[in-house]
Amino acid sequence: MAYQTINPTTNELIKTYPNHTDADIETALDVAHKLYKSEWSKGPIAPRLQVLERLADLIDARKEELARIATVEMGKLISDARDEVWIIAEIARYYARNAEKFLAPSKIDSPLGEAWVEHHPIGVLLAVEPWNFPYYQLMRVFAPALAAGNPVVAKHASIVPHCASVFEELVNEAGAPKGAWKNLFITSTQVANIIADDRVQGAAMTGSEGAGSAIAAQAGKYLKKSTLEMGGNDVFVVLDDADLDKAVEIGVFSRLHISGQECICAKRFVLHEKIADKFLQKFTAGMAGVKMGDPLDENTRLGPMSSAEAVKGLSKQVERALAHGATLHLGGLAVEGEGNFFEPTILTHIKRDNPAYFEEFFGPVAQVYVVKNDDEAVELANDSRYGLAGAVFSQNIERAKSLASRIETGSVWINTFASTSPELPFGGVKRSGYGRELSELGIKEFVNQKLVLVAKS
Ligand SMILES: NC(=O)C1=CN([C@@H]2O[C@H](COP(=O)(O)OP(=O)(O)OC[C@H]3O[C@@H](n4cnc5c(N)ncnc54)[C@H](OP(=O)(O)O)[C@@H]3O)[C@@H](O)[C@H]2O)C=CC1
Ligand SMILES: CCCCCC(=O)O
Repeated sequence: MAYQTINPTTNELIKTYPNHTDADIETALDVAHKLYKSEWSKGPIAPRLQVLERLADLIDARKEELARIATVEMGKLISDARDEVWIIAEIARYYARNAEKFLAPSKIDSPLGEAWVEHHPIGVLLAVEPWNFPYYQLMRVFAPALAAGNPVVAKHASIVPHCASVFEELVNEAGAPKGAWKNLFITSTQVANIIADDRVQGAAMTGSEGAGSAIAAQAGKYLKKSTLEMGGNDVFVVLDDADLDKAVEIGVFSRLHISGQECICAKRFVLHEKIADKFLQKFTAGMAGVKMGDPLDENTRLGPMSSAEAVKGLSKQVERALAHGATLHLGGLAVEGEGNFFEPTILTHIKRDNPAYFEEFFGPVAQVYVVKNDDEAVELANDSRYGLAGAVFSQNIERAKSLASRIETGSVWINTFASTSPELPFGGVKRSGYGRELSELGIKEFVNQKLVLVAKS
């Protein structure tokens, strides 16, 4: 797999990056493992947290440059790219200011004696990350790992090598020692070999089910801890007492965020029958009215998809859905000409025997379903092999909370779109993966939570 920067707005090949060799990998693992064995990893946390503070400041200082690199490399709106640069600095600061508290020994009342749990690093981790949030996906692994003392070797997606390179540059400039974070332009086979290496103790992966399954299988074979964040087919439930205009505005934003290439964006719109027609009318107007174009233009609201392959895959998915009886309510086609653009699309009347019913559309394609009541909404939400996130709109908060508790996902957001913040755990269930990133939960995924007990004398 070649590591290349291809501008998805123009399809221009900007740069090809050389792959790393097996010898490069050996060096990276040797340096990282020696760092893990050093005082840096096992000693006081303060020096590691100072690196995170400096990293956040460096990111702030280069915000516009970093945002532009992401937009040119994977096509997200420049405003979304700025948001991403902002949040990775916030993640770094969050762990810089909270990790010591999270990792402090926690006492346990025991009749056997004085007991407590200590939190120790476990060793070198592997991160395998996707292109849709090219900095955020890296920082979500790096910040807690650095705070805990776990060095990381990282394989980023092959279409965002510039983002991968500049992230490593920032980490080094922030004063992280060699081995704390090493980006590797490598193949899937080399990833498998790294997981098998005795110096590697865990793997964090975000991406597709296929890749996640391969990585989890290899990690399982070698008894390494892993966390997976994979696809989602999140519901956007609009109940009959929802604020419709608010739900429409947020629904259009969520479905089209990152050109629909976000695992937690709204994908299955589940509408109470009493408001379905009215919502669909407004939603259709909203989707049809967005300005599609150059993601560097501040007025653009829908940019290109990440690659020509992604557009081809989405086109085939829509064709298959229609061939199995879905109704094309809006859009449905790739935009002819330069760049990887796909029309805002709405599919309705998707029956359960249509493959689309169970599929995630990783692009600007909304599926619309109509239900009679709350129970049907929950039943449809849970009739999925995924379980990442979801949203519920109702002006009766107790009613919305009841649905939220019954929906089988890693998170449910009431009267807003699913998103992320450093203090909130991120992850899912079923085929959306396992484990949590961010928050106090995230930093404890790859630490040895060690019990120490002093027997009563
Ligand atoms: N949860 C999330 O945030 C995301 C989920 N996805 C899901 O993935 C689907 C496809 O997106 P895509 O980018 O192709 O996702 P992939 O899973 O193919 O890519 C994610 C990362 O995994 C790597 N990878 C792929 N296959 C393997 C393998 N067998 N062993 C080791 N590493 C591997 C990729 O490398 P390389 O780039 O070199 O192939 C990339 O670094 C989307 O439709 C969506 O469902 C995608 C992006 C984000
Ligand atoms: C908002 C951040 C989301 C990152 C993972 C995803 O695509 O859902």
